[in-house]
Amino acid sequence: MSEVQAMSSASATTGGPPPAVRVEGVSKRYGDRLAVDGVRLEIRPGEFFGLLGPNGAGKSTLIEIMEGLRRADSGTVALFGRPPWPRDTSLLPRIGVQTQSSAFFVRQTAHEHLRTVAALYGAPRGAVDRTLEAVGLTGQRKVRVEALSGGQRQRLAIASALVHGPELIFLDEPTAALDPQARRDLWEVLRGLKAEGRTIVYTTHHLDEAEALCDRIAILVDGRIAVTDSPHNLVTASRAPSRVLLPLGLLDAERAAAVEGVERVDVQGGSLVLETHTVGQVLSAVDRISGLDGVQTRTASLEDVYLDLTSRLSGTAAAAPAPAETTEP
Ligand SMILES: Nc1ncnc2c1ncn2[C@@H]1O[C@H](COP(=O)(O)OP(=O)(O)OP(=O)(O)O)[C@@H](O)[C@H]1O
Repeated sequence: MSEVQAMSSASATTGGPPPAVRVEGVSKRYGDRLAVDGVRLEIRPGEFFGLLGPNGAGKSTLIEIMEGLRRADSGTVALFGRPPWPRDTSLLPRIGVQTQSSAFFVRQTAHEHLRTVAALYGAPRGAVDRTLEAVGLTGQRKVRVEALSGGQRQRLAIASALVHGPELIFLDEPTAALDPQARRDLWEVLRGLKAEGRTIVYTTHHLDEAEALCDRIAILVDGRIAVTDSPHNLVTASRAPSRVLLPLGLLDAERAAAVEGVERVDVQGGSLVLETHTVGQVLSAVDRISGLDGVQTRTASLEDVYLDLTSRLSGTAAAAPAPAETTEP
């Protein structure tokens, strides 16, 4: 038996620490609509886990079931080995929750609101100022919640999920209303939380964000998990083509289309774009014909993988085989 096999058998027998989140066969129906369909997943402590999928795929329903805010029709959820439903007060200090419809004390200022939330959890007073600073709301600390902009309220909702220093943080589209700078600032806050060993469960429609932040992602389509893996593995294993971008005029479209390995030619944003699965071969051919001055390459991104997968699977869930779990990172 190899050392690795020996270690994994040992951990299987001793059990090890429970996962931060374990979801087993969870389903949820709203009338005729099966919003979550037999989902199974495990999130390790310290992992940054992204839940992606088209509008209506079931992400919020699933995350609310994980948070213990919504009851599943069937299946089980455990956070650090304990079910969040019915409400387990011993879990509450360990988890932070930001939902798409977070509630506020609207007549209070941002600082008062966060102080109230902090007091509910017994968080130290200094945590309020620190958290307002982390989400970029120090300048709005005296502004009443009802007078904050949409993006500022969203930052306050995120602060409310973080102020008590939870080990497990659920964020449901936290960057939806944020401007580009605030979005990047939040990335830094989240990277800091991950570096402290906290577990983050995250839904987003920003694929660049998932690629930049998440250790692993699950893509949900019609209530089922279509795939779970690291963004890197998903992109590497994808069938999505890479692109070779030529400055317009370097090669005409007809000639480019005839190059061996080129599958599609298009003009986009001032470039002639050649789609291919054999970049090296196409680059050599272009080099021989016209040289490579100004030529750029773009490998497939997580967005390409996502669009390919969701367009193939959307609306086919009823006929689809059991959801695939891909390789672990
Ligand atoms: N309270 C509810 N009552 C009835 N149907 C609901 C309810 N909440 C969600 N649904 C339906 O369940 C499905 C999944 O919705 P859910 O909000 O979980 O998806 P989502 O992936 O979070 O979507 P989005 O990206 O738009 O936020 C949708 O068809 C939605 O219309």
